Amino acid sequence: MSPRSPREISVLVPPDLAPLYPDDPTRIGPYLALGRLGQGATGTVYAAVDTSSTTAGDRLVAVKVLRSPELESPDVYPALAQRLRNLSSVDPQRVVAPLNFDADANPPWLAMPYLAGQRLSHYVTKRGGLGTGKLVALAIGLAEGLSALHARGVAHGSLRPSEVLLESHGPHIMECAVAADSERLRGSGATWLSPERYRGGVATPAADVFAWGAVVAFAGTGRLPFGTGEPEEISQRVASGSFSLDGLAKGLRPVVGRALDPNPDQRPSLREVIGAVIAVWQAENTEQGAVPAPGDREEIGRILEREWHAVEPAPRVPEVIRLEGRLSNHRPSRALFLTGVVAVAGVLIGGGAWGIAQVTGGGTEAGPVAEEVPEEPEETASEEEEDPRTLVVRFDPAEQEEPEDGDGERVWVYTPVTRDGEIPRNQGIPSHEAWSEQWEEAGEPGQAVIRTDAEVLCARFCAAPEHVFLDEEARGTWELSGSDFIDYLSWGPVMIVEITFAEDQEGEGPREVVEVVELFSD
Ligand SMILES: Nc1ncnc2c1ncn2[C@@H]1O[C@H](COP(=O)(O)OP(=O)(O)OP(=O)(O)O)[C@@H](O)[C@H]1O
Repeated sequence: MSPRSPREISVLVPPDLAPLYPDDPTRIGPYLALGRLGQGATGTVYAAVDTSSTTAGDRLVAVKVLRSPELESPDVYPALAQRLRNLSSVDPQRVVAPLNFDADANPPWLAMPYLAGQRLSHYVTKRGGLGTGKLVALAIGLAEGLSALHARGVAHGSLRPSEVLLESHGPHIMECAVAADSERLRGSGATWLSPERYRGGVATPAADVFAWGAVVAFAGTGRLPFGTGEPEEISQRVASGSFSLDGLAKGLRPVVGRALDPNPDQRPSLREVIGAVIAVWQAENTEQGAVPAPGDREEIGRILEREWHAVEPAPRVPEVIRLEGRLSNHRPSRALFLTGVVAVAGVLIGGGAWGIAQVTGGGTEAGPVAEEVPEEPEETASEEEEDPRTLVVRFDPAEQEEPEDGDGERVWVYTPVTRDGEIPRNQGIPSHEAWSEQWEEAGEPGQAVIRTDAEVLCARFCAAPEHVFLDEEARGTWELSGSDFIDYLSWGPVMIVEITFAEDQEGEGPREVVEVVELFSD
């Protein structure tokens, strides 16, 4: 039943993912770069695929290739490696911690979870200061994140509103792999730099507390606490403690004011900050005679749960990536990538066709690991015949057999398909015809049972939840259950989906499907 077609996997990508530049790496360590998420002062961040992940939703990672003035001297590399090691062990609840890194690669890189949030800087600039509840949640979330960093011996050193990502479950502090040199931050970042940092001091927990105060003041008022002007003027106001907290929620003013003290010794510890913010919230929210507050951690969780009204994550759309050659589900991806057996074909859905095309075109590789890895051995017949765990298939309601009466599980007929040709690179969302014409059969029909609790990611065919507006330009991806999908299979349109079979199936009978990702519907 296994088709001898190229291995294809799907990955959910942001619809507006920017293409790779011609000189960009196409492989970064074990990851396959798809497009650019952006460029910062310490490197370029790429959207990349972790092919070892078995769920489409988790396959997308953000990989940052580090390039910054701080890394010009070879002497700094041991410290970079140590910092990355420390960061990797930070509690990732509120901090974007590396999943993987290679500090010895040239250039070094780190991979992190892809986060589809909004930057605090954008959010406040567009919508003004946050309301008190959300501001308290932000203040406590950031303090918790900094605390997690400090617990692992890492001072962030460059916290500012653009380093804070608002996600559906709370704020996240962006990665800080390179300990920023204060000289680099002075220009645009004077507001967030404590006086001692501005004078050239190293990153410290007390300087992070200062930055916390400045970020919370900005988030609460929509204004810069030390006013506007040239960096030099701002830094003078910082050094003399001339800030304005007008408009900030009254309860927060004392702790934010103390955090902005020019003297690091006078600033509160994060523990005090957390205690003070919890007290502000409790004063507003705890009824007379209520049970005393539980420990900080639980209370922080409660505040975020109550006050953090989800910042809607940006939608993502599925793309299919074709990997020539066999790719197993454990992690041989490093060898696979480095021996050049990977070729990536076009994109089906969303505006990222050029990203994949760049990958296919071959680019440079970040990291010197290629030579170290031996050629992948030729596939043996038995390996090739092994059933893949994921398949791209077509479900056609017209081909389904009527269910027999009785309680047996319904069996669904599918046909493995592969793409024939590439979508025209029109830099936009491809037309319906362009999608529909590209599929051809790639194997014998098969039968599967779809588990009612299967995870189903839909982009188009399923009815949108009420808050999701769907049209050709604004596609969304959301989750349904296997039961909902089964319902669509009975009467819906022809669908092309990636299915993932169960690993833990017991007994005989058709294979069970545990994940479905929609790629196309007619
Ligand atoms: N984990 C991630 N998930 C999704 N997008 C990310 C992730 N990390 C960074 N990005 C995106 O990549 C871009 C560059 O990020 P980066 O953190 O390098 O920028 P920066 O904060 O301006 O610079 P730096 O931290 O180097 O001073 C940003 O637009 C950001 O949205």
